[in-house]
Parts: sequence; structure tokens; C-alpha cells
Amino acid sequence: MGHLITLSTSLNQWALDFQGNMERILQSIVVAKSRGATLRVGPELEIPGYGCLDHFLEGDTVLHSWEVLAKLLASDETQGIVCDLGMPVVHKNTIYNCRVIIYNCQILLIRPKMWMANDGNYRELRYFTPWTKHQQVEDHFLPRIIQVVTGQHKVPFGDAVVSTADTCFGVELCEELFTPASPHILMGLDGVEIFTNSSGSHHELRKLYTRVELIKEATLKLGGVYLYANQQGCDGDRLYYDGCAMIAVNGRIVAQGSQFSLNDVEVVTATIDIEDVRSHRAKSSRSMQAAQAKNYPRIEVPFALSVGKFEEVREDDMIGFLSTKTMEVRYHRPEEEIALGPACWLWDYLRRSRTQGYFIPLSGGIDSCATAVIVYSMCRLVAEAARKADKQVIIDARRIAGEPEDSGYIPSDPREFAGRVFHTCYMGTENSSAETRNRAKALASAIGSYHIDLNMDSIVTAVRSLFGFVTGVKPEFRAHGGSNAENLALQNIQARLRMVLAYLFAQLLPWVRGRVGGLLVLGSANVDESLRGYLTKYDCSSADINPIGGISKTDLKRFIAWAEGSFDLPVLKSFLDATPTAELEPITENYVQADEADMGMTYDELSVFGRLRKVEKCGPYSTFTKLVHEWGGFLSPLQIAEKVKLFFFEHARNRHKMTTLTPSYHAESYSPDDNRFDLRPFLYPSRFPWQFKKIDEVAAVLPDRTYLTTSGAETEADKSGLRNRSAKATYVDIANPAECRMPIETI
Ligand SMILES: Nc1ncnc2c1ncn2[C@@H]1O[C@H](COP(=O)(O)OP(=O)(O)OC[C@H]2O[C@@H]([n+]3cccc(C(=O)O)c3)[C@H](O)[C@@H]2O)[C@@H](O)[C@H]1O
Ligand SMILES: Nc1ncnc2c1ncn2[C@@H]1O[C@H](COP(=O)(O)OP(=O)(O)OP(=O)(O)O)[C@@H](O)[C@H]1O
Ligand SMILES: NC(=O)CC[C@H](N)C(=O)O
Repeated sequence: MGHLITLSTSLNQWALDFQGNMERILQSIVVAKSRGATLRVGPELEIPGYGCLDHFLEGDTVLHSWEVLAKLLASDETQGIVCDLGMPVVHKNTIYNCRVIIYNCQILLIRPKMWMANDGNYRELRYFTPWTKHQQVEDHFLPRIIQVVTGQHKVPFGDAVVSTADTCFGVELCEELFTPASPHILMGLDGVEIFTNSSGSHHELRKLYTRVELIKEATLKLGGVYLYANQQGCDGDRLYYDGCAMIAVNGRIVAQGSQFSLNDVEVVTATIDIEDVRSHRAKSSRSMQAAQAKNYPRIEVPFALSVGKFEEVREDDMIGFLSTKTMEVRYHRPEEEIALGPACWLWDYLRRSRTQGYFIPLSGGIDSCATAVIVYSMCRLVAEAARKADKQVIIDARRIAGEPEDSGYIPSDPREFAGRVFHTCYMGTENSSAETRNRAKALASAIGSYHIDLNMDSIVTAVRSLFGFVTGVKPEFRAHGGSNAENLALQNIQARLRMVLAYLFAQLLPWVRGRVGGLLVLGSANVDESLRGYLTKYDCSSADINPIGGISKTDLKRFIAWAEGSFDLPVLKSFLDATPTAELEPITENYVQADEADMGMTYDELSVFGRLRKVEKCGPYSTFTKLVHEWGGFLSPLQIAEKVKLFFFEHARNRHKMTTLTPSYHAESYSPDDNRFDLRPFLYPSRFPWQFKKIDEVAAVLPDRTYLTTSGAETEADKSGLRNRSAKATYVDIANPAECRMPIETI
């Protein structure tokens, strides 16, 4: 036998919160020891927090990290257990993203990251240099604050592995797992049996599958134990790190932590038999490759991680000798991911910003409804944690709810807690309908929010009159004979005034309720609307934070349908059945404003454009050619060309709005956010004459492959449901101004 208890952690670290981060690290080590673990692995850069971003370039961040490490080395808690810790280290004037392996007040090895995460939200190359001297080590001369604690003057720094009396372990750092030539392959062939992976990996809908597959695959062919640790929570910006610490053995997951939780510290443990790795590796073909493997520098240490084969075993130790069984990996449905990820993020944001709650303008439409249900989901998580007597959650909840620390208040009822921290407001005008007003009210009542229902016509009229008084002309709605420009301006006044009111109420509602502090204003523009620019700049789309800004309308609708049953909120059905409308124009006998008709495309189509634009990095022409393949069964090349041109025109001319998008929870592999993610210009030649001409030329000669039948026979497109999906749109022919609500030629 060679059994050992291993342990991975999820820590809710916060960028630059050195004190809190250290306490959470220590707590995880205390738990690790109480479970008999001999090896503890923590998240990437756990000492300063992963999301310090440009602060990694400051000497202070490195200094304070060493200070924390000195305290950890000197602490009683870290004695008798190998701890794999993360921090930035400056080696020969160059900053590296490192793991520091410590044992009994000694640094065994500093292992710098070799392959950096540098796509999407990740910009590690901006702060760190990759270690390129593979399978080599150098001396690292320690700062004096460490020397006095460990008595060491220098320690090995580089790509080495640690050889204990019983096994050998090596480090793989987050992105290194995602690369085609991952270090675990060479380490495994060279006899490394345990791999640690410390990650700063963020949540995206449906991403866990990739991570789990990579972890399983890492040890399936190769054999080995994989210890995956990750940060969890909002550590200071748009990302939510989704924990899910895991332990895998020979391609099987044996332990998995939560993906979404309000826990500050979570550990997963597993009892492993190293002999299982050895027998898995006893294959001739693997041995042939292993025999040729290049030797890793080994840091030799005299202690063992496991209880040896020949050691005497006490009866009460026997439990540790039962290897942990394979488990079924738990995946959340995307709807649940929407309910839980942004809810945990909102909780961290609320407690860490030390504000008193949230405020949202509630329109009776899907988007603000989804945002409100996510806040309700946050209240449910708080209530669940409070019922389990989670001390930190109760302390935070009391402070946020304005209760004294020793009040005895337990937020165990989500609706009651929502009534204290969540504020909703319907802001009606003469264009609002009784349906939207009632829906907003019914939702507020179902989730328990503190709801206000107001009419704002007096201020809309005041602004309109002021304009008339100053200029001598009064703008009119199109329904009353006004031009497109007048019509738009009158809509935008209403929308923008709502934003002004939102901030007023958010600032003063706690005061009205006899409390101190202010509320955070939530925005609720979804990713599709932002991409298309279908929003008024600086209206309610401008807020403090937005939990749904990275989520598509299609996913939000699925989420609401799921929440109707799972959260027991029957009122949600009425939101699903309603046609999305802005209610900014007068309703007349033959005109009701409807978003999809207004935009000239469906939300489903917008999601496709979003994917092609961001994920597949397609310009207008390649979007067109891809869509001819995707949609060619039910739309002619000419129809597709018109849609592509309309999308790119609207996207380009509205891109300036994306420079002011409210910081949003990053939930997809693309985001229109100009400040962090989508680094593109915002002044475009939006009629794209060169690109559109090429699309027109190709569309004109491509055969029409639509199988539209007049006989009513079912076509391939019907069978796949694609035609229905597309047919929901009111297609706008941008070459035909009469059909277009905002013809390009006139803008
Ligand atoms: N290139 C450029 N760079 C920087 N800024 C630029 C700009 N071009 C215009 N601007 C500025 O932007 C302004 C125009 O933008 P903005 O004021 O937002 O107005 P605009 O985009 O013209 O109109 C708002 C649009 O959003 C729709 N909307 C509004 C509210 C709710 C809903 C809904 O149902 O969800 C839809 C509405 O139907 C309309 O299509 C200009 O007046 C100018 O100040
Ligand atoms: N009558 C209203 N009362 C309160 N807030 C409103 C009202 N109308 C709009 N808002 C706010 O402005 C945001 C944008 O309004 P818009 O009409 O564009 O709706 P939307 O983006 O389709 O969202 P929703 O689906 O929530 O209506 C809404 O999400 C909401 O926060
Ligand atoms: N911190 C990292 O190396 C992140 C790596 C990886 N792309 C992820 O999202 O998990």
C-alpha cells in the first residue's frame, strides 16, 4: 500500500486583500491537517489574489506577498504538511507567476509558470514573463524577511519536481493544462506521479465540461493523480472564478467541490493509493516512451507523503486506507449556472463594496425580470447559508441589512431578506401599459422586494417643454406626425430620465427607510442588445454593475422558464408569454413597438452574429459565407446578405455605446465590452462600402438553396426547426427604405 490523503482547495480570494487572503489560506491548511492530508494545493496567485492585474507590476504587491509568505512559513499551522502556495516572484529583476512549495518552515522549490493565459480576459504576458528554461533550475536568492524565518539563503527556482521518500510530485499551472504540450506529459513520463494544478479560472456558461475533460484526459493515458485547485468568487472585477476543486486518478474524478457557493474556504480531499498509479502505468508502450524521457531536476526531500507499505497500521487509521471511489461529475444546467454564478458574484460585490443593497428599475420585461430573479437567487443562497449557520454570511448579512452585529438576526427567509436589501421600481409614463406595470408589481411581490411604482410624465413633460421654450419648436412622436429624429429623441428622454431617477432613489432609499448608506444600481442590458446597440446611451443600461450583460436573450428566456418551476415563481410565465417592447412610443391602432421588429432581426439571429463576430472573429464577408452554409437551407443568399449588412451596419454605428457599457458579469466566451474584452475601434466606416459590395456580388451569383415549397410539404428546414426560428423575425430590407424603420440612407 502507499496511501496518502491529498487535498485541493477553492478559496474566495480578493485582489490585494492580503490579510483576508492569508486568513483563508491558513483556514484551508487547518482543515487540511484536520483531515490528515499531507499535501495541500491552493489556487493560482492565492496570496495577492489572481485578479490584481496591473498591480502585479507594482513592487508593493510582491513585497506584501513575501510578507504573507513569511507569516505562513512561521505559522504552526503549516508545519507537518506540504503546502503549494501561489504568489508573484521577482527573479533577477523579472516578474514570474509562481508556485512556492513549502514544508516545515523551508521553501523546497519555486516553480514559475511556463505557458501564460493571454486570450480573452487574460493578459498574463502584460505582467509576467514565462519561464522558458524548461527542465532547468537556478538559484533564487531570498529576501531577508524570508531568510530570517527559514534560515535559507537561496532556494531552487525553475522547472523541477519534488521527490519525496515515497513518490514524486510536480506542478502544472492553470493554462499549462489547456496547452497541447502540457508539462504533465513530460513529467509523467519521467516518473512524476502526482500533478498539482493551481488555477485562476473563471466561469463561463457550459465551460466546466472542457475543464473536466482536460483533467480526466491528463491522467487517463498517462496515469497519475491530478489535484486541481481554483479560486472562487468575485475578486474585484467582471469575472467569477468558479472553484470546483477536483481530484482525479487515472482518468477518473474521485472528488469535486462546489462550482458556486458563498463559502470562503472549501476543501476537497481524497485518499489515494499510489500503487494504483503504478499499476496503471505498467504498460509496455508507455514504458518505451518513458524510458526515453528527459530527466527533470529533482528536489529531494527525506519525508514521505503516504503511510509506507511496511509501516504498522493502527486500527483507527484504517479509514484512511480505503481509496476514495470514482464519482459522477456534477454539472449544472446552463439555466442553473445563470441562477447561481451571477448570484454569488452579486453577493461578493455587495459585501465587499460595503453598500446596503441593490436597486433595479423593473420594466415588466424579460431582462430586468431576469436580473431581479438573479438577485432573488442571491437571497436564496444567503438564506440557505444562514440556515446552515455560516458565520461569515450571517455577519455580512447583518451589516448589509443594517442590523447590529449582536442582534441575533438570521436571514433565513429569502423573501424577508430581499425586502431589506433589494429595491425595485416601475417608472411609468403615458406610453406604459397596465400589463407591464402589473407584471412588475406581481414579480416584486413574489420575490419580496421593496417595490415602488411611480409615474414620471411630469418630468418628461417638463424636459420637453423646456426644449420647446428654448428652441421655439416642440418635437412630436411619429404617431403624431413627427419625424424619425423627433420620435427617437422623445423616446430617449424617457429612457434617460429613468436612469437619473434610478440613481436618486438608490442614493436616498436607505435614508427613507431610516438606514444609512446607499444602494447599487443594477443594469440589465443583455449581450445581444449591446452588440446590436439597441439601447439608449446612458439610460438604465448605464448602471453600477450588470449581472446579465454577458448573457444572451435566448439563454435568459430559458433561465426564466427554469426558475418558474425551480424557484416556485408562477408569475414568471407571464414574462415569457409577453412580446418584448420598449413602451417608449404611443401605442396606436396599427402600431405597437416590438423589439425584434424594431431591430430587424430576432434575438436568436443576434446570438449567431455575436458568436461569429467575437468567437470566430469573422468580418462582414466571412460572416456572410458562413451564414450561407448555416442558413442557406431556409434563406436565399440575397436575404442573408441583407441581414449581414444590417447587423454590421447597426453594430458599427452603435459601437460607441460599448465604450460605456456597464461592467457586466462575464458569462460567455465573447462580450461586447470595449473596455476589457472587445478591443476594436468605435468609429467605423459603418456602411462598409468595400465589404458590402463584395457580399452583394457574391450573393448575386450564388444559387438559392432554400427549399421553400408552395405545396406546404415539409422541407428540411422545417424538420430541423430552423425555419421557425428564423421566421419569427420581421426581416428588414435595407435596400428598401419603405420597409425599414430606420433606413440607412436617411441616417
Ligand atoms: N460615432 C459616435 N461616437 C460617439 N458618440 C456618438 C456617435 N454617434 C452618435 N453618438 C452619440 O450617441 C447618440 C445617439 O445614441 P442614443 O442617444 O442612445 O440614441 P439612438 O441610438 O439614436 O436611439 C436609441 C435606440 O435604442 C432603442 N431603444 C432605446 C431604449 C430601449 C430600447 C429597448 O426596447 O430595449 C430600445 C431605440 O428604439 C433606438 O433605436 C448621439 O446623439 C450622440 O450623442
Ligand atoms: N417602465 C419602466 N419602469 C422601470 N424601468 C424601466 C421601464 N422601462 C425600462 N426600464 C429600465 O430600462 C431598461 C431598458 O429598457 P428597455 O425597454 O430597453 O428594456 P429591455 O432592454 O428589453 O429590458 P426589459 O426586458 O427589462 O424590458 C430595463 O431593463 C429597465 O431596467
Ligand atoms: N489563469 C489561467 O491560466 C486561465 C487559463 C484558462 N484559459 C482558463 O480559463 O481556465
